Amino acid sequence: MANKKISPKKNGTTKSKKPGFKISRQQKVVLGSFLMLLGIALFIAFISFLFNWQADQSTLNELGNREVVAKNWMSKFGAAISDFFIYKGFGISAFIVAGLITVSGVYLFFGYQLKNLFLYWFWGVLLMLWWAVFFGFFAEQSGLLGGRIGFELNDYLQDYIGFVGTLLLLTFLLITYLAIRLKISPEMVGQYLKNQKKEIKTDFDSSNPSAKITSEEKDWVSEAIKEKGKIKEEPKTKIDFSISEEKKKETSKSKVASPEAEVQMEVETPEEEEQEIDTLSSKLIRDFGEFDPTLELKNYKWPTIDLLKDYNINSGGITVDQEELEENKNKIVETLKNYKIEIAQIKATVGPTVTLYEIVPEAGIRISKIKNLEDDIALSLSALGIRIIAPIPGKGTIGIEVPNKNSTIVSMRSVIASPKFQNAEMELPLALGKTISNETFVVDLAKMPHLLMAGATGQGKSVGLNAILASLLYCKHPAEVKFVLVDPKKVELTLFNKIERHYLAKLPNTDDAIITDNAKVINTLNSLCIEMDDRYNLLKDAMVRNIKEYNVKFKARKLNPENGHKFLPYIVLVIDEFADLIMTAGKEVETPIARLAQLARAIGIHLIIATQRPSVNVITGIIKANFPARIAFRVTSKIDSRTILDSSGADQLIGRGDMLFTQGNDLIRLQCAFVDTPEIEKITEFIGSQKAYPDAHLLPEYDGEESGTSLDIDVSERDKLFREAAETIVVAQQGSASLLQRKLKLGYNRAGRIIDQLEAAGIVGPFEGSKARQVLISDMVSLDRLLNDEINN
Ligand SMILES: Nc1ncnc2c1ncn2[C@@H]1O[C@H](COP(=O)(O)OP(=O)(O)OP(=O)(O)O)[C@@H](O)[C@H]1O
Repeated sequence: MANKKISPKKNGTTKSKKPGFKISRQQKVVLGSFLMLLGIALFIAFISFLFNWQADQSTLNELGNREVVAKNWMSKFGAAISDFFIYKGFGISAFIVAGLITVSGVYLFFGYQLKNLFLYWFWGVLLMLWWAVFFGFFAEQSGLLGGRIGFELNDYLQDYIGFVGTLLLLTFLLITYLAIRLKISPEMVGQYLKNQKKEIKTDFDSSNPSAKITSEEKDWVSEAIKEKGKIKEEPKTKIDFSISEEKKKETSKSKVASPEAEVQMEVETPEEEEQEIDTLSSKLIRDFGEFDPTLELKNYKWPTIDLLKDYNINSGGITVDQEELEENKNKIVETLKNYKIEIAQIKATVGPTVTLYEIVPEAGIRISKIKNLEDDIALSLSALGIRIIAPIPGKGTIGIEVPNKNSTIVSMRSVIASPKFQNAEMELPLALGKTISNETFVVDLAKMPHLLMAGATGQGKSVGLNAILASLLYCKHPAEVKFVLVDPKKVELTLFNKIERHYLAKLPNTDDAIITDNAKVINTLNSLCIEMDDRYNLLKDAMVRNIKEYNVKFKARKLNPENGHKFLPYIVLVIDEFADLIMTAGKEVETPIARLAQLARAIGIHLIIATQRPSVNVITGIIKANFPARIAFRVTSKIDSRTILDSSGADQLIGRGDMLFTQGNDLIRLQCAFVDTPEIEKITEFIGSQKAYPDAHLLPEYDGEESGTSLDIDVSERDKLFREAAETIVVAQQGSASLLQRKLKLGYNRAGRIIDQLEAAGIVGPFEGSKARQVLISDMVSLDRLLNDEINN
């Protein structure tokens, strides 16, 4: 059952592959063969019906009786279907139906263009009706020839246009068919009759040489005889229309012999070239079907829903405590009354963690007055996390959110299984959790297009990230999405290592796909920038505006892989602990992130950034401007809330997955879906145990500037601050990059580079893991000597 719920999602992924009704090549083969065989069965049944129809009449009433045997070669099925089509239908012209079904089968089976098939059906049905009426007209008595339809139609026509009218109508329809369908013109008929007449004559003449012939007829005679190679042609004044062999090459030639010069001239009138309506792409599609990016892992199985735990199995969903509701209501009404605010109406909506009390104040009450009472209401309800929304956007009411005494966990299972997620027609659907009215909340990451998450420690960020990743794992094939995971904490995302060869992307020549070292993040970000530029070039080449259109075009085989085109998976970059990254690498990460955030939306690279510390030096203006979609878990101060959401509110949340989501306009309070580590482990194990790609998805190579860790760094290439750095290190007797960063106000990368140069110069020792490097020069005098010696050399 649970599995079944998931399967529509797989279709959901194809749903986005619309437009239009399309059947695959394999389906065409199956349907085609079925129709061919059905056509043949009908032929057999119809032929046999012609001989056995009288004998089988009685069996028709007893189709259910197994004792009764039909004589038709296709037994009772044959007798019944033939009776339906021939006797009750169109008479013997019903054979056309069998023919049309067989032809349809052939078209589908061999993958011919279906356009012609529609013509066959159109003209076939018309012809069938014509024959039915024709037989109804001329052989009214025989039900077998015209069928009941033929008889009735003929009867009807005769009642309205009479005997002659029907005859004329039949003639007209026949002419129409011949002229339009068979393209027969009166000239062609005339010419044909003429030729026939002459042929007869020639035969007659050659068998009777004494017969008198006219000069014109002579020509035809000699022509005919010449063709038989019996006599040599006499030169004559004539125009010789000989149909040459080249006719086979679609070229008609005529030889003109001029009377005087007797030089033969060949006039060549090339026929219209056949139009190649079949483009290369449609040919490829006909032969191989649409490109299927999932083909390499075609047996890939999506994780099943039972890998996720149902947390509410005992409680059976949200439980409403009537007493609690009543109590809260009374307290709100009383508190407001104390401030002389009368309430006209109050309504409660119970959510998983919070209940929303919507109040309609009496006329004339100022909204700001209620807003200012936030703390007083919180005090009287003796509850944390009260939030007042005044007014609720789109409604003429004021909302007071009060946390429930017993909150309900929103399980990942319930949101994944919800129809909203299963039927979501989105590129990258994320099932974030449930709203205050207990509705599953699903958003499209592709539309966001980047997401910023912040919240104090322990408030549910990591769970939120896992929920996001799980949503994508539940709906996207490994060919469709790739993750780049940055996890400086080294523990949060390690579980995803198991799906490295399915879903992760990494730099070439690196061991781990999950990046835990901040220095490597810079390379990865720059590599993503290269990927972005490459993708833009591909899009430009394909003349499309975004990745969706590009992939549609690629699947339709309109882009040649030999020109570098390939199916482009979405890339989702997830950075946990962004604050840590900014602190250590500064501008060097901010610039590529800002670049990606500004430009990457169209080419399918989406960023999800999570941070504990939402201070302004972490979430800088440039980053904020490019991340309109934000999630705030509980933060400790109003200022932090403002930094993330540009408004307060996040400080009043109650934690444990209680969050506010904004996409630029309204704030939506959600309870984040809860997915525990063992569940993630099960999902990744389920995926990881299946057949995978040979390697993780490889990002373009990026030659980072700090890749020069080799020790033979040229003296002339030393950093400008090299000497100053050396002095700082020697004075402090501490060989660490972070010291240089602090003292000389450098970025992580530059400080690292200088340390490498210091190592090359023999000032500090080699890298020793987490410990600071050893300083090999003990004082400034020795340092001066060393550096001066270098210059003199
Ligand atoms: N959506 C949720 N529903 C219920 N409980 C939750 C939810 N999210 C988090 N919790 C609870 O809060 C705890 C801490 O969550 P989580 O590890 O995600 O915090 P965090 O913000 O990532 O903390 P840190 O920044 O220190 O890593 C979880 O172990 C869990 O018990």
